Amino acid sequence: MSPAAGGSQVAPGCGSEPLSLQPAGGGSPFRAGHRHAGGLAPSPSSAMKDLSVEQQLTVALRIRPINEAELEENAAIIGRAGGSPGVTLADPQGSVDTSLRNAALYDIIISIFMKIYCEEVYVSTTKNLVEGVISGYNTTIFAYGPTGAGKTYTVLGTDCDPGIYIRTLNDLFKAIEATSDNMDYTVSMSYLEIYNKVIRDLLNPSTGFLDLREDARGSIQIAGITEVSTTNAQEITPLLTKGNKERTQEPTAASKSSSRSRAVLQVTVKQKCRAKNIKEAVRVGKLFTVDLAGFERAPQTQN
Ligand SMILES: Nc1ncnc2c1ncn2[C@@H]1O[C@H](COP(=O)(O)OP(=O)(O)OP(=O)(O)O)[C@@H](O)[C@H]1O
Repeated sequence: MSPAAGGSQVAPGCGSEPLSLQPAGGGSPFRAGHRHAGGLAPSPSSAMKDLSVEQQLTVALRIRPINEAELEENAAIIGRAGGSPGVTLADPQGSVDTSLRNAALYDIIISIFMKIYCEEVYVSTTKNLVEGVISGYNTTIFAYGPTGAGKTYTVLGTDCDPGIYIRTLNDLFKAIEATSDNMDYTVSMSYLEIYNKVIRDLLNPSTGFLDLREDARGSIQIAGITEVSTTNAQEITPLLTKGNKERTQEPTAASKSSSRSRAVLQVTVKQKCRAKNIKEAVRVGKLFTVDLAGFERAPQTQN
């Protein structure tokens, strides 16, 4: 079976016939969800009104193209499109063996076999969450899948085709600009990794391991984490690329440069209405994007 790619939440998979983008009401992996951050109740935006209880968690599957090494090993793509939308994993030899078949359902399937740009992944899974964040909702997007599936590729992207991190920040700043006549915003971000139960600051790794502390209001804070205030996504790009290189990597039998940590980008948006007669608290929305460590069977990675 060839591995596949990660996203919001993007999960592993593979297939043998082109699957088109299929929104639907299904079941499992690329997860994205909203939760109100507490405090002042946000006024539901049009995006949020559409967010029914069932849609609070969306699972999408992104399948990356087969790579050269896999081709050399005569790896076969065994995932096939099937139903609702779903993916069926078939016997690569084509023989009928029902014990090798396994079907999974997803909310969205992002295909595959042809080049699919991160933009398409972003638009179909994450773009509609941005409005909620500036209305005071918390949102989490996480990428999971086996090593080499394309989790980091999906969140970080490339210079020519930025991933979810940068595209989300771009849209966040556009949405802020559109309402900045009435509102004051501050946006800050931190980027950390969790590896072997310890936290490291990817924007300033020299600070060593960071502690979790509870503040006076009972919220859990990471003591000493770097918080960068920002006004545009462009200045963040080099920080994320540099921070990503600081991640703990370990060669495994499955990948020479496997990320063994979870990387978490946290973007905090504080919003305050300028109108003098409105006695409002500050609204705070947080966006977490999590690039999980590769999960795979231990015999495959041999570590
Ligand atoms: N959709 C894609 N199109 C083209 N290349 C891809 C795609 N997804 C991943 N790749 C390539 O596959 C390789 C592995 O991708 P990536 O590092 O993102 O995997 P990963 O799931 O984060 O792995 P790990 O868990 O080991 O860190 C990289 O060389 C990446 O450029």
